[in-house]
Amino acid sequence: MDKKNKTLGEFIIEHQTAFQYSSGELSKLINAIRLAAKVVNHEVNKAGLVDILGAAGDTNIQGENQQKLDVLANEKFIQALKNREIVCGIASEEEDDFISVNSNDKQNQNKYVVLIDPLDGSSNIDVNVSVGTIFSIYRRITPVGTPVTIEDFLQPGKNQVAAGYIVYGTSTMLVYTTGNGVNGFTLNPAIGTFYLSHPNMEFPETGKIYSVNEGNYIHFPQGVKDYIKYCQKEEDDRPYTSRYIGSLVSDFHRNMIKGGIYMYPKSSVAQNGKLRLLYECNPMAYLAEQANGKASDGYRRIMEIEPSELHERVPFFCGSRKMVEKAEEFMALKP
Ligand SMILES: O=P(O)(O)OC[C@H]1O[C@](O)(COP(=O)(O)O)[C@@H](O)[C@@H]1O
Repeated sequence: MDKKNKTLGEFIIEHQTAFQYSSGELSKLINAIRLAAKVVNHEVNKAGLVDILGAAGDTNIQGENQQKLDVLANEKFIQALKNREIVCGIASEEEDDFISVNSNDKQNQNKYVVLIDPLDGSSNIDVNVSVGTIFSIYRRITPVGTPVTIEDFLQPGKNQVAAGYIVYGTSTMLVYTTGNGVNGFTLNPAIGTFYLSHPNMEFPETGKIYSVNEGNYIHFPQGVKDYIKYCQKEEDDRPYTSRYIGSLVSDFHRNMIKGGIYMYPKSSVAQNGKLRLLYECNPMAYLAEQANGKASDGYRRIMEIEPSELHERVPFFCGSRKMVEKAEEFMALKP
C-alpha cells in the first residue's frame, strides 16, 4: 500500500509495536482523540450556522471569557477520554482543576494522563479563521490504581510519551508524535477518515517567516525588539515576512512546513507571556524537537522546565532551529 494512502487507524496499529510499552493503551488514547477531533471538526465547520458562536457567558480560571465552542470542544474531548476509560486523569485549559477518572477505583489500571487545550486560537472562532486543539500525554508517576495527584500532571515536557494538535483550517489535519518523528494526517470529510498526508514532517533549519503580535512591540524586552528589527532589516536573506494568524496551532503548522519562528515573549504587561506551559508550550515543543526544530523561553529548553502549577505561563520561542537560536542570541544580549 502506498505510504500516503495509509489511514490514521492503520498507522496507529502499525506503530503500536514500535512503542516500548505497547499494551495498546496509548493507541486507544490516540484513537479516542481522533474520534473527538472529528466531532469537534463537525461543530467548527457549522459554527456559523448554529448558535455556537460568541461567548458562553462564563470565564475560565485564566479569567478569559469562554467561547461557546471552547466549552463544547472541552466537553467532547473529555467525554471521548472518560467514556473509553483509557486515562486516569485529564487536565484542560477550560477546567480549573484536573479531573481524575475514577482513578481511586482499583479497577482503573490506566497509566496515562492527558492535558488539552480544547480550542486554541479562541479569538479567531467568530471570524472564521483557523483554530486548533492541542494535546499532551504522560505516563502517570503515582502507582496505578491509586488516586491521581497533581504530580502526575506537573511533569517536565521531556517526560511526554505523545503530543499533537488538530488544526481546523482549509482542511482538518491531525499532527502528532510518539517520539518517532512527526506525522500529519488529513481528514477526508466525505468519509470521515484521516489519511497520512504529511509523513515525517520537519522544520526547515531556517526560514523567512516570523510570527509575533507586533501590537505588543513597545512592551517587549529590548532583545525581542532587536530581533524583530533584525528580521525586518534589508540584509542577506532578509527582510523576512511577518505572518501572525493569532492561533498558535496554525502559525506553528505553517512555520513547520515553510520554515519560520513563532514568538510569544514576556512583556512589561505579561511577565511570563501568555501561553500555558503544560497544554500549549510543552506539546508544541515536543513536536518541534521531533521535527528538528527548537523551543525555548528565550533562555531555557521548554521541555526541561519543571512545572509548578497547572495553568502556569511561560514565554515561548519556537520553530526553525537557526531562527530560534538567533532570537536567543538577541535575548542573551539584552534580556
Ligand atoms: O491575541 P494574542 O495576544 O496575540 O494571543 C494569540 C495567541 O493566544 C492563543 O490564542 C492562545 O490562547 P487560547 O488558547 O485561549 O486561544 C494562541 O493560539 C495565539 O497564538
